[in-house]
Parts: sequence; C-alpha cells; structure tokens
Amino acid sequence: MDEAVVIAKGLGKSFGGYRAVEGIDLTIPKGAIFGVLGPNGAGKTTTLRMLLGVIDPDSGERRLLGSDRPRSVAARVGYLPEERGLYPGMSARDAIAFMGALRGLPWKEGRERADERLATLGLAHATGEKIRKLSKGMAQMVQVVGALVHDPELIVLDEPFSGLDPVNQGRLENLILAQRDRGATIILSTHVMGHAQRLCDGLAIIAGGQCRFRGTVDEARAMLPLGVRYRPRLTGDMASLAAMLPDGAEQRDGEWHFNLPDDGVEPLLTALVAGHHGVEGLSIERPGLHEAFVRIVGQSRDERHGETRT
Ligand SMILES: Nc1ncnc2c1ncn2[C@@H]1O[C@H](COP(=O)(O)OP(=O)(O)OP(=O)(O)O)[C@@H](O)[C@H]1O
Repeated sequence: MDEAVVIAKGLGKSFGGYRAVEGIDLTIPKGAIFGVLGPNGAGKTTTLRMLLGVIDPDSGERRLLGSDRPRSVAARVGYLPEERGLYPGMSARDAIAFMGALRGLPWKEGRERADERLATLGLAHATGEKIRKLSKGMAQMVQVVGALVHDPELIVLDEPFSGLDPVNQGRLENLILAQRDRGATIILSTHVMGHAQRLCDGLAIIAGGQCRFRGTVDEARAMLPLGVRYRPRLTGDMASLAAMLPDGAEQRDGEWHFNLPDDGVEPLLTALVAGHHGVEGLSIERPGLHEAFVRIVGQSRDERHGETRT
C-alpha cells in the first residue's frame, strides 16, 4: 500500500505565549481532495505552513511525500499561499512560467503550458496581459495556474476561493477535480462549506487550534439528526400549533424547522391535521455540512469559553 502523502502527528505551534495550534493529527491518502476547515483564526494556515515546512512546529512530527524534511520535496508540491502576490510588470504567461521555473520546469515549457491552461479555463484573453492590468480575481486565477503548472503530486491551496466571482469559483472547482483525476492529492483550506461539501473526500475541522472532527462529509453530516421542514396549510391559532411541535422548533419564512422526532413524523402529522393546521409542505432532510460545521465549531467555542489570549 502507498504511504499516505501527508502524515502529521501531534503538530503544535505557539506564537509568543499563545498556543495557536495544538495536537493536530492528519493522514491524507494519495489522490484525495482533503479539506482543512475552520473559522477565522482557527489555525488552518499555521497548520498548512507547518506541513509544508514554511514554519517548523514546536511539537509533533510530519511527513510529506515520504520525507520528514518537507522543504526537500518542494519541487513536487504546488502551493497557493494565503498572501497572494505576482510581479505586476510580468505578463500572466510569464508569471506562470516563472512560478514553474522556481519548481524546476523549463521556461519554454512553462510558457506553453500557461497559454494552454489559461485557454482551458476560458481565460485565454489574459495570457498576454500584464498582471497589474488584471482584476484581483483574475490575478488569483493566474496564481493558481502558476502553482499547478509543474504538475505537482501534492497541491496545497490556502483559501483558494476567496475573492473569486461565482464563475471563477466554478472554474476553480473544475480545475481541482481535474487535478485529482490526473492523480494529484489536494489539500484546501476554506470556511465556505459549499465548496468543501462538493469537493472533499475527507476533511478536518479545526477550531481554537485543535482538530474537532476528522472524517468524510457524510460522517460530519450524520452527526446531526435529520431535520424536518413543515409548512402548515392553515396557520390559525399559532400558540396551539407551536405547542404540538417538538421542543426547539423554529419558525422561519412561514415554515417550521425541527429535528425529526424519535417516533417519526406520522403521529405529529395526525395531530396537526386533527388540530386543523393541515399540511401544505413537508420535507425530511439530512443537515448540510454547514449545519454540522456550525455545531462542531460552536461546541469548541463553548469549551474554550473563558480562555483568554495572553
Ligand atoms: N506569525 C504569527 N505571529 C503571531 N500570531 C500568529 C502568527 N500566525 C498566526 N498567528 C495567530 O495564530 C492563530 C491562528 O492563525 P491562522 O492564520 O493559522 O488561522 P486561520 O485558521 O488560517 O485563520 P483565517 O481563516 O482567518 O485565515 C491566530 O490567532 C493568529 O492571530
């Protein structure tokens, strides 16, 4: 069996007296799209930087592509850092070729790939433009293409969707899926659950510097009970309607939302119909990753309540 592309055990890092990351364990198999999710300040970027060897952990160990010296395998890695930046005077084509050259790709090959890959993304018009003339989102797409131009085995994208319009977000999702299809492993950090739900084979949710969940999207969603959305046909006496619904039921936009009762929805429906509230709409749904994320992160906030940063 192939060794996992990334193995981290007990990674931790302090800045001054502040423990930004503590005890992160990760195993990311070859060919996976792996999401590192978490709210602002959770420790995502710090974790990615430790995995890549941009900074060293002060506790724990990591192996990247079989090496415990991540920088020694940098040519096999593509990295989009959180801080974006390209030379403004370069054309998009040359900026991409330059990033490839830094990772060992011959200049001519880099320029050819730049043209070809921007065209595949529907961005052929950008290739001869100077970076300073591109919009922020377009420059970011160029930087993503540059990070991948040498066909790395491992791709690490820190918040790759931030600042992109919906069309470019869709292009980037397709690009990430195409990279997995060619056999690359992708790690991406985000706090936008929609992207993670569509793309990720596995994920870690980090909050307060610690890993709060590791598993698949479906496993995260299965942590919450099924949800019911109920729209009454006749609203009538709201107090009597609300009294029939399970504890915690909330009304939003004319619909009631609550957890599926243990005995199912049938006894409740019978009571609602008998109580002259009727049923105009009813659905039973698995909660999304968004709800699971809010629950997991909320719990970790409650646990850390009262801690202060020194
Ligand atoms: N070089 C540094 N010096 C001091 N504190 C730092 C440094 N880098 C990160 N931190 C702190 O460590 C914590 C984690 O930061 P990090 O950037 O890893 O979070 P993040 O999850 O990537 O957040 P965001 O989603 O906002 O980018 C934060 O409290 C941050 O202020």
